[in-house]
Amino acid sequence: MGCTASSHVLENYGEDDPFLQSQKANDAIEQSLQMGRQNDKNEIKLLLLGAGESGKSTVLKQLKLLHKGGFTHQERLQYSQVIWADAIQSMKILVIQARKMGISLDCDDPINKRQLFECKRILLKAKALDHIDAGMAGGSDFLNDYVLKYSERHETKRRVQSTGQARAFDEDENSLLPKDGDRAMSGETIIDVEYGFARDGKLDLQQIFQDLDEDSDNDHMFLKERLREQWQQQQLRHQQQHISNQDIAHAIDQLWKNDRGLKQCFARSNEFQLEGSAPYYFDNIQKFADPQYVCSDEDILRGRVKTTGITESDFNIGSSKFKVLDAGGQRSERKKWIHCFEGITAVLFVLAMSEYDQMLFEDERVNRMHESIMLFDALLNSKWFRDTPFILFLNKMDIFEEKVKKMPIRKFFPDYQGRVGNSEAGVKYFENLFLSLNRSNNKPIYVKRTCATDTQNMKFVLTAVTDLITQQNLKKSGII
Ligand SMILES: Nc1nc2c(ncn2[C@@H]2O[C@H](COP(=O)(O)OP(=O)(O)OP(=O)(O)O)[C@@H](O)[C@H]2O)c(=O)[nH]1
Ligand SMILES: [Mg+2]
Repeated sequence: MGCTASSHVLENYGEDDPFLQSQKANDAIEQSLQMGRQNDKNEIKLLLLGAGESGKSTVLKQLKLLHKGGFTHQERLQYSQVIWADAIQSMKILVIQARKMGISLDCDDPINKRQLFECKRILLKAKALDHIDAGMAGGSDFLNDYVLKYSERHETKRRVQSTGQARAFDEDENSLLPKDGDRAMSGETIIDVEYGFARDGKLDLQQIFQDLDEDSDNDHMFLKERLREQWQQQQLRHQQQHISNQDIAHAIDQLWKNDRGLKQCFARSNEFQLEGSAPYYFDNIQKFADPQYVCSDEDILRGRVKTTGITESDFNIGSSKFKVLDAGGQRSERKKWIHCFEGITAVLFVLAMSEYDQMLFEDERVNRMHESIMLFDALLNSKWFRDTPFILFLNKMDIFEEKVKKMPIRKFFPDYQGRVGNSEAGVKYFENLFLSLNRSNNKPIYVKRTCATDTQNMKFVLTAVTDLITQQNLKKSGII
C-alpha cells in the first residue's frame, strides 16, 4: 500500500524536494529489508550438536578448510601453546594414574632404569604453565579450562558445574536462569593444586593448605603430601637448573617409547580422563617443544579447545549461504542451546563411536555413549525439531575400529550380540540403536560414518551432506 500511495503523491513534487528525498530513502530501506528477509529465508542454518568432545568443532574446522581457505596465523599460534601444555599434562596423568591403578612403572626404578627414572623426574618437575604463553593459548578461558581439566581437586567441581543432572537440555525457558552450580569459576581463586599455581602465576601454597585443611576429605591426604613436597621443591627452585622445553620433550619421548608400565596404563585410559589426541602429541613431541613452532592443519584438527557458548560461521557453498552453529557439548553448556533452536534447516548430531567404554568428563559415573543416546533421543523428539531433518555422524571411526578389537562392546552394552572384534557388527548395532529412537514416521535421519580429523574423508562426506541439505531446502521452499 505504501508503494502505490507514495508513487501517486510523488508526481506532485520536484526531484530535490525534501519530502521526495525522504520517501525515496524509506523505499530503499523497505526494499533492503525485504531482500534481507528473502536472504534469511534462503540461508541454510546447520546446527552442530552432540556431547562434549564428540568432534563437532573438528567438523567445523574441516568446513573452514574446505570453504574458507583454512586457519589464521593466530589460531595456529594458539594451538601450538595449547597442545604443548596438554602434551606435558597428559604424560603426567599417565604417570599419576599408573600409580593409582597399581601398575608398576619402569621409570620408578632408579637402579635398573636410571635413564627413565631421570626422565620422569624432569617431567614431574616441569610446570606446563611455565613453558607456554597462556595469553596466546586463550587467556582466562584457557586457564579456567586448564584448571578444571588438570586439578584433581576439581573432579567434584566438574560435576557440580555440570548441574549434576542427566538432563539433556532445558526445554523450559524458566530453567534457563542461573542455578547454584552455574557459578562461573572466574570469581574464585584459581589454583592449579597439583602444580601449585595461582591465577597470577604466583605460588599460593598458604591458600592451598588452608583450603585443604578446611576440607576433611581423606582423599586429599595424598594431595597434601604432594603439595608439601612441591613446596620444599619450590624453596630450592631458584637454585635448581632451569628445565628446557627440549629436556621435557626428550623425557616425554623416552617415557612414551620405553616405559612398559606407561603403555599398560595407556591401554586402560578409558578408566580415567585423557585427551584423545595424547598419542599424537607424544609421537610428535619434538616439534611441539619448539617455542617458534606454528601448527599445521593436521595439528589443529587434532588439538582440543573446548567450545564455550555457541559460535556462528558463515559459508558460501555452491550458490547457497550456510550459517553453521557450533555449540559447546558439555553439560554446563547445554542450557545455552535453546537460544539457537529456532529456524534450523538441519541438525548435525555428532556421536563419538569410540567412547562406548568411557565415562563423561563432567561426571565420571556416566557412560559417554549412554549420555549421547539420552541426548539424541531428547533432541530428535523435541517440539523444536518436529520437522527438522537430522544428520547423524558416527564419528571417531578410526579409534572405534581399533578399539573393538580389544574392548568388547558387550561389556558395556550387554544386549550386544555381535562377534567380539567385528567392527561392522558394532557400527550396525549402534546405528540401529540410534535410529530406533525416532518416534516420528516422517522425519528422515541420514547416517554417515566419519573420521573428523581426516580431511579426505570429510571432504567427501561434507560435500554429500551440504548438497543434500541444499536440495532439501530448495524443495521445501518450492524452488524445485
Ligand atoms: N582420532 C580422532 N580424533 C577425533 C575425531 N573427531 C574429533 N577428534 C578429536 O577429539 C577431540 C575433541 O574434538 P572437538 O571437535 O573439540 O569436540 P567437540 O564436540 O567440539 O567438544 P565440545 O566443544 O566440548 O562440545 C579433539 O582432540 C579432536 O581432534 C576423529 O574422528 N578421530
Ligand atoms: Mg567444540
